[in-house]
Amino acid sequence: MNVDYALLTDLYQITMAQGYWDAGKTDEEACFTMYFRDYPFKGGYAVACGMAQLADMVEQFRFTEEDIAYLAGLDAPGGGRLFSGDFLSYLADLRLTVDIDAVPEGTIVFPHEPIVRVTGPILQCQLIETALLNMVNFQTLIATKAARVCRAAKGRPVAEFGLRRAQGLGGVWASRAAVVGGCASTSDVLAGRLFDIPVSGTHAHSWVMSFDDELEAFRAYAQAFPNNCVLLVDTYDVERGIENAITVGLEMRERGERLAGIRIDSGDLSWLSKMARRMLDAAGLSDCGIVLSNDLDEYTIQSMLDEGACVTSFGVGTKLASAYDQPTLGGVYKLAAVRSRAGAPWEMRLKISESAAKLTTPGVLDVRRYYHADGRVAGDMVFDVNVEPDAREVIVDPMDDLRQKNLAGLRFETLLEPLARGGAVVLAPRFRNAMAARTRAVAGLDTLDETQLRMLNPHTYPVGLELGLNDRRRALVAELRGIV
Ligand SMILES: Nc1ncnc2c1ncn2[C@@H]1O[C@H](COP(=O)(O)OP(=O)(O)OP(=O)(O)O)[C@@H](O)[C@H]1O
Ligand SMILES: O=P(O)(O)OC[C@H]1O[C@H](OP(=O)(O)OP(=O)(O)O)[C@H](O)[C@@H]1O
Ligand SMILES: O=C(O)c1cccnc1
Repeated sequence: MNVDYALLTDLYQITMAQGYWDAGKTDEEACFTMYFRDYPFKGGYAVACGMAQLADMVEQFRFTEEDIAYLAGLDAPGGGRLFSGDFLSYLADLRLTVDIDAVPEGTIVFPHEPIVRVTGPILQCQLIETALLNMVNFQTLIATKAARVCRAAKGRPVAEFGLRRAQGLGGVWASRAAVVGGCASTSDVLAGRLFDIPVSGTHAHSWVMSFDDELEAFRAYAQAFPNNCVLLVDTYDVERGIENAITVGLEMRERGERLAGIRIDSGDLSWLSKMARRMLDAAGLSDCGIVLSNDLDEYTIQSMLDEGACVTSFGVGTKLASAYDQPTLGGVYKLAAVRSRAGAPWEMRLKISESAAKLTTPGVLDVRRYYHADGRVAGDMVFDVNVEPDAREVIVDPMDDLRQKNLAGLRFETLLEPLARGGAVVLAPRFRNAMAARTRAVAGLDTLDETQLRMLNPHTYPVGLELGLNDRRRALVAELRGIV
């Protein structure tokens, strides 16, 4: 999707950019880390998403003539223009040269570990901060919600139906993220075309209401879509609706066609689904599926399946596309190291906070994910790519030094993959493809323990700092606090 990414930012990023430029800091380099601090939805994991759009941004980022004219017209509150002509000429010619490393979409991620790392001229790192956070925060949140919903559905396909209730055009990216998180399809046609993801759908109550009677409406729909016929049975009375659907299903069978399913969208869905199953089976339509929808989320789906609901698939809209019970992931983008120019040694940077959770981690960071012999994840080590990790392979909880875990001898993989080098996207196609990301998410969830996957009070997954990194961070805190 084409977007004016250069202006998709907060004004202060551009004013800081002019400040860096005026101060002669244009070529000074920085390393920023993006991470989040708390598990979304009080769950035990998150599904990373948003990196494909990040790659789009890197490819499309430039200040157009119109952008420059707009910026040139902005007044400073104290009088005069906000931006200088020289700086705007610099912006007009600016092309990104940053390096970006990120976990592939669909990777299972946890609080306090880098998901994206941006390295390069500080001015550029700053200019892309807002859009990067916007993409990764939102899409990771929706992919995570989708994973929770799909997990509750226990393998039954979930179709994403949320565009109408999503937060504006963000809904298009929400549809993609929902598929990355595990949905089988979306009703969102634009997302289907843009992202090459499956689309699916049934029909609305208006279809039935537009005819004089329900049976006539069902017959007309079956006529129009003999190969894609799911009938919505709850416009007037569910039991009568099922009877009418059965009539049409039997007529379709006579013609060598098949009624694919019925959809129930109101009332006590599990009770009605059991009634529907009995009626369909008794009529010999045991191959007719049952789709349930209406304000569903992971909790209602789990409860209905616990009750023995007879359901083939779910349609989930509002609560998925709007991440109903948590409006944002809260991911941050923090300066972690600086150097005077490319190739010079990095100096660590850290933001002090009274709260341990808000103390940042300095360095050029990556993550090692360690696995038990049976394939289950054991713990994640945040380390500095420029310093050999301590051979003991112990991780230290960034919030509590006393909590440590020894990962020595376990197999590990490194999580961040190159996304851009020198401003050019180098992300392999398999890392930009939504369906490949979906496969990665499903496989990643399989490596988690039941205790991390459950909805109520899941275990906290061990994410810790490499021993040397922890020591350097402590020393820097002491130095900044004037203790040494
Ligand atoms: N068996 C069930 N267990 C738990 N929740 C359910 C069950 N069946 C339905 N629900 C939920 O209960 C709510 C019922 O919605 P509501 O009270 O608006 O009734 P409705 O029949 O859907 O009305 P409308 O026809 O206006 O859509 C929905 O949020 C639905 O997801
Ligand atoms: O409930 P959701 O999870 O958001 O799923 C999407 C909903 O959108 C449609 O109806 P809509 O709500 O537009 O109208 P209706 O329920 O009055 O038919 C559909 O019938 C679902 O109920
Ligand atoms: O195709 C459907 O059944 C559908 C699509 C969007 C919203 N509600 C239902």
